[in-house]
Amino acid sequence: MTNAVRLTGLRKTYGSGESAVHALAGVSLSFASGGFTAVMGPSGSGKSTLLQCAAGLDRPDAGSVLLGGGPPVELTGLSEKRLTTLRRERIGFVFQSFNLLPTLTAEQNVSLPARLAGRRVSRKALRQALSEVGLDGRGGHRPHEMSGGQQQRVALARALVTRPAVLFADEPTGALDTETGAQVLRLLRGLVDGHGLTVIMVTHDPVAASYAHRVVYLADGRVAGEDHEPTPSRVAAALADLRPVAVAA
Ligand SMILES: Nc1ncnc2c1ncn2[C@@H]1O[C@H](COP(=O)(O)OP(=O)(O)OP(=O)(O)O)[C@@H](O)[C@H]1O
Repeated sequence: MTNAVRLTGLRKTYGSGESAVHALAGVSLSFASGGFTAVMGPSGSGKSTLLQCAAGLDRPDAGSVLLGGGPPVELTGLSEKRLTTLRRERIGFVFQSFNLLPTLTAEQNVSLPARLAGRRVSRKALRQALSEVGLDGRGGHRPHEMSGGQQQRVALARALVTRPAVLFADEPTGALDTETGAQVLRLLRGLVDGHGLTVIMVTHDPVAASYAHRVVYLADGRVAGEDHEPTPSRVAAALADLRPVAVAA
Protein backbone atom coordinates (compact mmCIF):
# COMPACT_ATOMS: atom_id res chain seq x y z
CA MET A 1 0.00 0.00 0.00
CA THR A 2 1.44 3.38 -0.92
CA ASN A 3 1.08 6.53 1.12
CA ALA A 4 -0.58 9.64 -0.24
CA VAL A 5 0.97 11.64 2.59
CA ARG A 6 3.54 10.77 5.23
CA LEU A 7 4.23 13.12 8.12
CA THR A 8 7.31 12.56 10.27
CA GLY A 9 8.17 14.42 13.47
CA LEU A 10 6.08 17.44 12.58
CA ARG A 11 6.52 20.39 14.93
CA LYS A 12 5.03 23.86 14.88
CA THR A 13 5.29 26.38 17.70
CA TYR A 14 3.55 29.74 17.87
CA GLY A 15 5.07 32.46 20.02
CA SER A 16 8.11 32.01 22.21
CA GLY A 17 9.25 31.79 25.81
CA GLU A 18 6.51 31.40 28.39
CA SER A 19 3.77 32.18 25.88
CA ALA A 20 4.93 29.55 23.37
CA VAL A 21 2.15 27.25 22.11
CA HIS A 22 3.24 23.91 20.71
CA ALA A 23 0.47 23.50 18.13
CA LEU A 24 2.25 20.38 16.79
CA ALA A 25 4.64 18.73 19.23
CA GLY A 26 6.10 15.92 17.09
CA VAL A 27 3.40 14.31 14.95
CA SER A 28 4.16 11.27 12.79
CA LEU A 29 1.33 9.84 10.69
CA SER A 30 0.87 8.05 7.39
CA PHE A 31 -2.19 8.39 5.18
CA ALA A 32 -2.62 5.49 2.77
CA SER A 33 -3.65 6.18 -0.82
CA GLY A 34 -7.33 5.43 -1.22
CA GLY A 35 -8.06 5.95 2.49
CA PHE A 36 -10.51 8.28 4.22
CA THR A 37 -9.16 9.65 7.51
CA ALA A 38 -10.90 11.98 9.94
CA VAL A 39 -8.74 14.06 12.27
CA MET A 40 -10.42 14.90 15.56
CA GLY A 41 -9.51 16.40 18.89
CA PRO A 42 -10.47 19.12 21.35
CA SER A 43 -10.38 22.76 20.28
CA GLY A 44 -6.76 23.90 20.10
CA SER A 45 -5.35 20.36 19.78
CA GLY A 46 -3.63 21.21 16.50
CA LYS A 47 -6.02 19.82 13.85
CA SER A 48 -6.03 22.86 11.57
CA THR A 49 -2.29 23.33 11.96
CA LEU A 50 -1.77 19.69 10.97
CA LEU A 51 -3.97 20.06 7.90
CA GLN A 52 -2.32 23.33 6.86
CA CYS A 53 1.19 21.89 7.21
CA ALA A 54 0.28 18.61 5.46
CA ALA A 55 -1.30 20.52 2.58
CA GLY A 56 1.67 22.83 2.10
CA LEU A 57 -0.35 25.90 3.11
CA ASP A 58 1.82 26.47 6.17
CA ARG A 59 5.40 25.50 6.99
CA PRO A 60 6.25 23.33 10.00
CA ASP A 61 9.25 24.35 12.15
CA ALA A 62 10.64 20.81 11.94
CA GLY A 63 9.80 17.44 10.47
CA SER A 64 8.92 16.14 7.06
CA VAL A 65 5.84 16.14 4.81
CA LEU A 66 6.20 13.62 2.01
CA LEU A 67 3.54 13.80 -0.69
CA GLY A 68 2.93 10.63 -2.71
CA GLY A 69 0.38 9.75 -5.36
CA GLY A 70 3.06 10.30 -8.00
CA PRO A 71 6.80 10.80 -7.70
CA PRO A 72 7.30 11.43 -3.93
CA VAL A 73 7.93 15.07 -3.11
CA GLU A 74 9.17 16.50 0.18
CA LEU A 75 7.16 19.67 0.77
CA THR A 76 9.31 21.20 3.47
CA GLY A 77 12.07 23.21 1.89
CA LEU A 78 10.28 23.80 -1.41
CA SER A 79 10.16 27.36 -2.69
CA GLU A 80 6.80 29.17 -2.52
CA LYS A 81 6.59 28.94 -6.30
CA ARG A 82 7.09 25.17 -6.39
CA LEU A 83 4.66 24.74 -3.49
CA THR A 84 2.00 26.74 -5.31
CA THR A 85 2.43 24.65 -8.45
CA LEU A 86 2.33 21.43 -6.47
CA ARG A 87 -0.81 22.49 -4.59
CA ARG A 88 -2.53 23.28 -7.87
CA GLU A 89 -1.55 19.99 -9.48
CA ARG A 90 -1.57 17.39 -6.72
CA ILE A 91 -3.64 18.67 -3.81
CA GLY A 92 -7.36 19.43 -3.51
CA PHE A 93 -9.09 21.47 -0.80
CA VAL A 94 -12.60 21.94 0.45
CA PHE A 95 -13.49 24.14 3.38
CA GLN A 96 -16.54 24.89 5.48
CA SER A 97 -17.26 27.91 3.27
CA PHE A 98 -17.72 27.00 -0.36
CA ASN A 99 -15.71 29.96 -1.73
CA LEU A 100 -17.52 30.01 -5.07
CA LEU A 101 -17.55 33.15 -7.20
CA PRO A 102 -21.20 34.28 -7.34
CA THR A 103 -21.08 35.66 -10.89
CA LEU A 104 -19.68 32.45 -12.40
CA THR A 105 -21.58 29.32 -13.36
CA ALA A 106 -20.81 25.97 -11.72
CA GLU A 107 -18.67 24.97 -14.73
CA GLN A 108 -16.79 28.25 -14.70
CA ASN A 109 -16.15 27.93 -10.97
CA VAL A 110 -14.81 24.41 -11.44
CA SER A 111 -12.45 25.39 -14.23
CA LEU A 112 -11.29 28.70 -12.69
CA PRO A 113 -8.23 27.49 -10.70
CA ALA A 114 -6.84 25.63 -13.70
CA ARG A 115 -7.45 28.64 -15.93
CA LEU A 116 -5.70 30.92 -13.45
CA ALA A 117 -2.77 28.50 -13.66
CA GLY A 118 -2.79 28.92 -17.44
CA ARG A 119 -4.30 25.54 -18.29
CA ARG A 120 -7.47 24.66 -20.12
CA VAL A 121 -9.87 22.12 -18.69
CA SER A 122 -11.63 20.09 -21.38
CA ARG A 123 -15.42 20.11 -21.46
CA LYS A 124 -15.27 16.35 -20.95
CA ALA A 125 -13.20 16.69 -17.75
CA LEU A 126 -15.57 19.42 -16.50
CA ARG A 127 -18.68 17.35 -17.19
CA GLN A 128 -17.11 14.30 -15.58
CA ALA A 129 -16.13 16.23 -12.43
CA LEU A 130 -19.67 17.64 -12.09
CA SER A 131 -21.19 14.24 -12.83
CA GLU A 132 -19.07 12.56 -10.15
CA VAL A 133 -20.54 14.88 -7.54
CA GLY A 134 -24.09 14.34 -8.76
CA LEU A 135 -24.50 17.65 -10.59
CA ASP A 136 -25.24 16.42 -14.11
CA GLY A 137 -26.95 19.14 -16.08
CA ARG A 138 -26.28 21.85 -13.48
CA GLY A 139 -23.09 23.21 -15.02
CA GLY A 140 -24.82 26.40 -16.19
CA HIS A 141 -26.28 27.28 -12.78
CA ARG A 142 -24.89 30.08 -10.64
CA PRO A 143 -24.30 29.62 -6.89
CA HIS A 144 -27.48 31.52 -5.86
CA GLU A 145 -29.53 29.08 -7.95
CA MET A 146 -28.19 26.13 -5.94
CA SER A 147 -28.69 24.77 -2.41
CA GLY A 148 -25.85 24.78 0.12
CA GLY A 149 -25.22 21.08 -0.50
CA GLN A 150 -25.09 21.62 -4.25
CA GLN A 151 -22.67 24.52 -3.79
CA GLN A 152 -20.39 22.34 -1.67
CA ARG A 153 -20.55 19.72 -4.46
CA VAL A 154 -19.38 22.36 -6.94
CA ALA A 155 -16.49 23.15 -4.57
CA LEU A 156 -15.76 19.42 -4.47
CA ALA A 157 -15.81 19.12 -8.27
CA ARG A 158 -13.43 22.10 -8.43
CA ALA A 159 -11.07 20.30 -6.04
CA LEU A 160 -11.27 17.02 -7.94
CA VAL A 161 -11.04 18.17 -11.53
CA THR A 162 -7.23 18.06 -11.42
CA ARG A 163 -7.31 14.45 -10.05
CA PRO A 164 -5.36 15.35 -6.88
CA ALA A 165 -3.29 12.81 -4.94
CA VAL A 166 -5.14 13.87 -1.83
CA LEU A 167 -8.17 15.93 -0.88
CA PHE A 168 -7.94 17.95 2.35
CA ALA A 169 -11.29 18.84 3.86
CA ASP A 170 -11.61 21.27 6.78
CA GLU A 171 -15.08 20.93 8.35
CA PRO A 172 -16.64 20.37 4.90
CA THR A 173 -20.13 19.89 6.33
CA GLY A 174 -19.88 22.62 8.99
CA ALA A 175 -22.21 24.96 7.11
CA LEU A 176 -24.73 22.31 6.03
CA ASP A 177 -27.81 20.87 7.73
CA THR A 178 -27.60 17.29 8.97
CA GLU A 179 -29.18 15.57 5.97
CA THR A 180 -27.35 17.66 3.36
CA GLY A 181 -24.10 17.11 5.26
CA ALA A 182 -24.74 13.37 5.26
CA GLN A 183 -25.19 13.44 1.48
CA VAL A 184 -21.85 15.20 1.02
CA LEU A 185 -20.14 12.71 3.37
CA ARG A 186 -21.67 9.73 1.53
CA LEU A 187 -20.42 11.26 -1.69
CA LEU A 188 -16.90 11.66 -0.28
CA ARG A 189 -16.90 8.08 0.99
CA GLY A 190 -18.16 6.89 -2.42
CA LEU A 191 -15.36 8.75 -4.22
CA VAL A 192 -12.84 7.11 -1.89
CA ASP A 193 -14.26 3.59 -2.22
CA GLY A 194 -15.19 3.81 -5.90
CA HIS A 195 -12.55 6.09 -7.39
CA GLY A 196 -9.55 5.59 -5.10
CA LEU A 197 -9.59 9.19 -3.83
CA THR A 198 -7.61 9.91 -0.64
CA VAL A 199 -9.37 12.16 1.88
CA ILE A 200 -8.01 13.76 5.06
CA MET A 201 -10.81 15.58 6.86
CA VAL A 202 -10.81 17.70 10.01
CA THR A 203 -14.13 17.64 11.82
CA HIS A 204 -15.67 18.23 15.24
CA ASP A 205 -18.63 15.99 14.46
CA PRO A 206 -18.50 12.32 15.54
CA VAL A 207 -21.18 11.45 12.96
CA ALA A 208 -19.12 13.02 10.16
CA ALA A 209 -16.02 11.18 11.41
CA SER A 210 -17.88 7.85 11.28
CA TYR A 211 -17.96 8.09 7.46
CA ALA A 212 -14.15 7.74 7.45
CA HIS A 213 -12.22 4.47 7.45
CA ARG A 214 -10.05 5.71 10.26
CA VAL A 215 -10.14 8.40 12.91
CA VAL A 216 -6.92 9.92 14.26
CA TYR A 217 -7.20 11.76 17.58
CA LEU A 218 -5.00 14.71 18.48
CA ALA A 219 -4.51 16.19 21.94
CA ASP A 220 -2.07 18.97 22.80
CA GLY A 221 -0.35 18.74 19.43
CA ARG A 222 0.30 15.00 19.64
CA VAL A 223 -1.35 11.89 18.28
CA ALA A 224 -3.49 10.55 21.12
CA GLY A 225 -4.96 7.47 19.45
CA GLU A 226 -6.63 5.97 16.40
CA ASP A 227 -9.80 4.08 15.59
CA HIS A 228 -10.13 1.91 12.48
CA GLU A 229 -13.80 1.08 13.06
CA PRO A 230 -15.30 4.44 13.93
CA THR A 231 -18.95 4.71 14.87
CA PRO A 232 -20.56 7.93 16.16
CA SER A 233 -20.82 6.61 19.71
CA ARG A 234 -17.26 5.25 19.84
CA VAL A 235 -15.90 8.53 18.49
CA ALA A 236 -17.97 10.62 20.90
CA ALA A 237 -16.76 8.49 23.83
CA ALA A 238 -13.12 8.74 22.72
CA LEU A 239 -13.43 12.51 22.38
CA ALA A 240 -14.98 12.85 25.82
CA ASP A 241 -11.96 11.00 27.23
CA LEU A 242 -9.60 13.44 25.51
CA ARG A 243 -11.20 16.62 26.80
CA PRO A 244 -9.68 18.11 29.91
CA VAL A 245 -12.00 17.27 32.78
CA ALA A 246 -13.38 20.41 34.44
CA VAL A 247 -12.05 20.69 37.97
CA ALA A 248 -14.55 21.83 40.57
CA ALA A 249 -13.47 25.01 42.36
N1 LIG B 1 -1.42 31.97 13.99
C1 LIG B 1 -1.38 31.57 15.27
N2 LIG B 1 -0.76 32.31 16.20
C2 LIG B 1 -0.71 31.92 17.49
N3 LIG B 1 -1.23 30.76 17.94
C3 LIG B 1 -1.84 29.98 17.05
C4 LIG B 1 -1.97 30.33 15.68
N4 LIG B 1 -2.64 29.35 15.04
C5 LIG B 1 -2.92 28.43 15.96
N5 LIG B 1 -2.46 28.80 17.18
C6 LIG B 1 -2.57 28.03 18.43
O1 LIG B 1 -2.10 26.71 18.18
C7 LIG B 1 -2.93 25.76 18.84
C8 LIG B 1 -3.50 24.79 17.81
O2 LIG B 1 -4.40 25.50 16.97
P1 LIG B 1 -5.26 24.79 15.83
O3 LIG B 1 -6.06 25.86 15.15
O4 LIG B 1 -4.38 23.95 14.99
O5 LIG B 1 -6.22 23.85 16.69
P2 LIG B 1 -7.55 23.10 16.26
O6 LIG B 1 -7.49 21.76 16.89
O7 LIG B 1 -7.73 23.18 14.80
O8 LIG B 1 -8.64 24.00 16.99
P3 LIG B 1 -10.19 24.25 16.65
O9 LIG B 1 -10.87 22.91 16.81
O10 LIG B 1 -10.63 25.22 17.71
O11 LIG B 1 -10.26 24.79 15.25
C9 LIG B 1 -4.00 26.56 19.59
O12 LIG B 1 -3.59 26.70 20.94
C10 LIG B 1 -4.00 27.89 18.88
O13 LIG B 1 -4.39 28.91 19.74
